[in-house]
Parts: sequence; structure tokens; C-alpha cells
Amino acid sequence: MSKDEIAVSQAPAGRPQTPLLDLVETPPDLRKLKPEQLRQLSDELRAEMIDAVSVTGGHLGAGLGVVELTVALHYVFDTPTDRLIWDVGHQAYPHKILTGRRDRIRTLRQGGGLSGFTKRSESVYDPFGAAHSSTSISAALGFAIANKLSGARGKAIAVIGDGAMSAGMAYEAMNNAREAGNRLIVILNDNEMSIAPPVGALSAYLTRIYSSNTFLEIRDAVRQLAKKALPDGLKKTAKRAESFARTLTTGGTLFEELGFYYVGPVDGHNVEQLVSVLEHVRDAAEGPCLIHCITQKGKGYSYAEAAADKYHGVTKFNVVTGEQSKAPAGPPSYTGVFAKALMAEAARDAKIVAITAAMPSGTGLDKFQAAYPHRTFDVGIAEQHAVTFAAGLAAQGYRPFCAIYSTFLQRAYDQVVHDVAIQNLPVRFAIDRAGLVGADGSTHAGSFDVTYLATLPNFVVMAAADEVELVHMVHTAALHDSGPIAVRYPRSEGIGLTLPAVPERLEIGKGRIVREGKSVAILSLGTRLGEALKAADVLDAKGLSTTVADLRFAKPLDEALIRRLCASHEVVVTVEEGAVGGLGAHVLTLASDSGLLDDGLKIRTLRLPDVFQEHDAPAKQYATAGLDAAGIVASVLGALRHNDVGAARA
Ligand SMILES: Cc1ncc(C[n+]2csc(CCOP(=O)(O)OP(=O)(O)O)c2C)c(N)n1
Ligand SMILES: CC(=O)[C@@H](O)[C@H](O)COP(=O)(O)O
Ligand SMILES: [Mg+2]
Repeated sequence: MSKDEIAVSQAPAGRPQTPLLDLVETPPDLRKLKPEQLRQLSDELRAEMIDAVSVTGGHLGAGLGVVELTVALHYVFDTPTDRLIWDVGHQAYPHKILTGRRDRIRTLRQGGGLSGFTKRSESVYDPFGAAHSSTSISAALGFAIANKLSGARGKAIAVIGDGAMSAGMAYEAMNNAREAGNRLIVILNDNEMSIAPPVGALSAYLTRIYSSNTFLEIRDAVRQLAKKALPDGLKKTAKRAESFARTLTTGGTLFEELGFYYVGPVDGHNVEQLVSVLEHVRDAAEGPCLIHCITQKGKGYSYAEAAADKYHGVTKFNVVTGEQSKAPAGPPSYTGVFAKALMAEAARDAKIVAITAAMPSGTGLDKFQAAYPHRTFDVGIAEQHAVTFAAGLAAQGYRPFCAIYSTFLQRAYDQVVHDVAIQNLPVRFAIDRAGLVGADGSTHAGSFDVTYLATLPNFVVMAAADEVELVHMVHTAALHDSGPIAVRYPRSEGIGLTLPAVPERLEIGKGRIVREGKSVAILSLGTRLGEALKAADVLDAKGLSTTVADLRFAKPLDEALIRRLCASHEVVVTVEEGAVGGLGAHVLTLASDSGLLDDGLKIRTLRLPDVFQEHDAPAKQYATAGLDAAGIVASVLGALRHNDVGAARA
């Protein structure tokens, strides 16, 4: 029996046959293969990835587009001594399969399983964790300069997408790259897609380079250029120089001005050619090099090729039909409710405009854009710019809604403080993915926005408890011209309430009592309200009459309501989907400033724990955090030293 037959007979039923891939546990195994075997290996790797993601869900299109690149990079470079840094990390599934994690690849993004991104704690082959974009060149530069300083060997290779290339950080890094010399290599993985089609002049520039150069037509001119422009190491052998010349054109002026040798465009699906180019670049003697690689998002899986946006991130799917599994139809998502509410506001007010930083579908603004194309601005992955751009619009009398995920707004914090809050400009922040997000894990958790926004003078910070509240809050924000205002809502469906035909304008800083009791008061902010109400049922059944308030505003606090509840209840518990420093901290500050703690009042603040919680189902994440009904009950009983505390948690 041949090796291949052994591998085939061992492949679990229904899995792709992968005789070559079965020989590769880690990159040193890969390097034992012959160059002519790499194409088959790539095919097998692609099949394995499709099969794995079909059972886990996750990011599909990006990984499929870098299969050949992944193989070639690990084949040519001495990873992990050479540091391979994937920007975002959502395309790193093939890399994970080749770097000792194949046995766990079908645990991707599941609780206790592999992360959907690169992670230092997961593998020595992940030298730098990511998930937010456009950090790779800076990080690679750090590795390269560290090696230079210490005289260590090893290159740093950043693989960055054309979408990620829209962020300022990428240019800030390139602006400083010259000193790294040939220790730094940037692979620009240009698939002409972000999640949505990429936007802006730089994207158009990349397309121009690509479309104005075809390998064959310019071959001779290129050969000349290669001789002139390339460092000595690249001219080593005539044969190599020729194959290299085929892939080099004159288009990369911008990168050349920034001090890079520009190499490209290169066919990112031709693994033999990639190996040849990478070998030349690896052996180059001089400065940093940027290889412009043209790939196709979703490559090799027809459904993903045909709809790169829809297959960027997928649920579990049927490999044969491409059909993604759908949860049973439930209520509309908060995102959908936000988009609809904003469109209603825009119909009423021509000054309302909407901004997204490369997340039109994720934020629901794709729908807004369909209705109001001239009032929608996708600025690309550029959250900092998005916020200051919104500030400028607001200063000129427009009513901008900046729709950004909580986690990505972190990147624009100085713009929020300096450009918006200090100038008290009425920018409306629609903060999606607030709270825990599940499979994307700690990098994408919206844990900090209340903490970082409610500390800012001038800001109004609201959290929607349900979809009806969200509609009211969007309306309230639209009408709020006196300063910045934010509304946060989670990555989930609503709870099935009928949406109001006419939204209400909420009084700023006023909460509401949802259920009146006498001895325990639960002050809830956001969508934990449902769990708070369940907890109240349990407490009531134990004879602990419970009030539940939906505070609606983390800032300004409803001080009168909080004072009243503190004065009239034995235990007060705050509940929020955010880190320490949010609602609980503000309530405690109010309570201590007002002397409400002086007479034995028991306050407990329930919030996210002081750890970066790993990916898991959101309900499990919240249970772990003690932010479910059982956790709330346990906290109340603990405060009362009730002997049922353990039972509550069980
Ligand atoms: C700072 C930041 N903003 C937004 C995102 C969401 N996001 C993840 S991948 C992606 C598209 C990236 O496009 P590109 O770099 O071209 O990679 P591709 O998916 O095309 O391989 C976006 C917008 C992010 N991860 N980080
Ligand atoms: C990698 C990345 O940042 C996005 O693709 C993100 O995973 C999208 O998250 P949602 O699925 O919540 O829109
Ligand atoms: Mg792209």
C-alpha cells in the first residue's frame, strides 16, 4: 500500500481525501515536499478548509483566497523564526491547518476551541495576535527592528489586505519602514474586496496598477527594470531574474516613494511563481519589499467566488449546495431595527446622514444606502477618520449617525474625545455589537464603550433594553442637537416586540420603572433587562419583593430615580453588559457622593469580569460572567447572606 492509499483509507467518512496534506503536521514537513507538489497540496488544503468551515461556520472567503500564498510563505520562509503576521487574522485558517492545528480545526470559534483569528497563546507560529485590521505592518516592523537591534536572524512578513490598506495605520507604519531594511516584507493581498467592495482613491490606485499591467505585454520592459531597480540579491541568477521579471511592473510608485521595493502584480494563485518571487525577495540584499499579490476572495469554491461579500463570514453550510444554515425565523435583529428606524428619521429630516467604516452590511447601513445613496458614506476601514468626518459634518449643521461596532470605535477614541466631545458636537454614535459577541471572542467584544464614553463631559450615553427602546433612542438621538449622543445595542435579535408606528422622544437622563417592588432594586442598563426580570420572579418567589428599573441612560444618570430606589430598598444591584467603570461605577459614585451608603445600603455592581473572555456562545459567556438571571439572584442573596446563594447559581 502506498502512502497515499494509507492516507485515503484513514480519512474520516465524508472528509476530503488529502494524501499530501496528511504528511504535513508543521511547516518543516511542508518544506520536504517538492515544488511541483505544492499545487496539489494547495488543492487539498483548500478542500480541508472548506470542509472544516462548513461544520464550524466562520470566515471563509478570505482564507480561500490565500491558500497558495500560505503554502508558498511557509515553504520559502523559515517560520516560526521568520515572523509571519496576518493582518486581521480572519484569513489564517489555512495557516492554522499547516501549523500544527489541523487536529483542532473543526473546533474553530467554538467554546474551548481554536480562535477564529491569530493568537499568540495558541501557537508559536502566531507571533502576533490580531482581529482588528491594519496592524500587521507596524507589528512586523517592530519584530524587524528588534532583530536588527539584537543582531538576531529572521525576517518579518506582514500579509495585509487591500481593504486593511485603507487605514491610516498601514501608512504610518510604511512611513517608518525604511530602517528595517530587507528584514521587512509586506505582502499586499489584493482581492479587490473588503467585506463589501472596497472604497476610496487608494483602492482605485491599486486597481489601476493591477489593470494597467499585464505580465506578458510588458515583459521585456520589465526585465530591464528588474535589472536596474532590484538589489543585488535579486539578480543572483539569470534564470531567477527572468521569472522574477515577469512579475514585476512599474506600477507601485506610491510604495516606492515610501521606501519599498515594489514587486508585482503577482498572480497569488500560482504557487510555483509565488515561491520563485518569494525566494528572490527573501534573498534580496537591501531595503524593505512590498509584493503586490492579486488573489480572488473565495477562490476555488464557486459559491464563495460568486458572492465574496456573502461568503466573507458564513454560518455552517452544505458544501455541495453552498446553502448556509439559517436559524429559525425570529424577530428582526437590533441592527435591522436600527437601520429601519434611521431610514424613518432620514425621511423626516434631510440633514440626517450616515457613516460606516467598511461595515455597511454589518451595521445595516447597506439598507440605508439603498434608500439614500447620497447621504451614506462608507469611508473604508478608517474609524478615526469616520469620527472626525462626522464631527465636521455636524459642525456644518448636518446630523451624522456614525454607525460603528463598539470594538472598532475603540480605535477612534481620541477623535471621540478631541474632535467630538470637547467641541460638544452633535455626532450621533450608533454603537452596534455592544456587549459580548460570541464566536469572534475577546477582540470583538463590545465591553468598554460605556466605560470610555460615559466618562466624557458633554456625552449622552444610552443603551437599548429592547427593540422598541432602540427605535425611541434613534429618534431621541436624531433630535438631540446639543451635543454628542450614543446608543448601544447588541449583536442579536430583538425580543419580538411590535415596533412603534410613532417613535417617542425620550427625556434625556430619565429611566423607567419596569416593575415595582419593595426590598430589592435591580437597576438594569441595556438588554440584560430580560434576565433582570427573570431574576425578579425568582426573588419574589423567595419573598424578596423586587423592583426592576431600566435606567436607559448611563449618562446622564437618572439621579432622582436612583436616589429614590437606594433610599427605599435594602439591596440595590446594577446590571450591565460592559466592563468595570460603567454604570455600576457611576451609580456607586453617585451613592457615595450623596451619602446613600452611609446607612447600611447594600449595593452590588454586576458587570463583565476583569478578563478578556474567550469565544463561546453569548449566553454561556454571560452566564460565566454572572450576568444571567441566576447570577443576579445569587448576587442579591449573597448581599443578604441568604443561605440559598449556592442554589441560585445552580
Ligand atoms: C479596525 C477594523 N475595522 C473593521 C474591521 C472589520 N473587518 C474585518 S475583515 C474586513 C475586510 C478586510 O478587507 P481586506 O483587508 O481586504 O481582507 P480580505 O477580507 O479581503 O481578505 C473588515 C472591514 C476590522 N476587523 N478591524
Ligand atoms: C473579521 C471581522 O472583523 C469581521 O468579519 C467580523 O467578524 C464581523 O462580525 P459580525 O459577524 O458581527 O458582523
Ligand atoms: Mg481584500
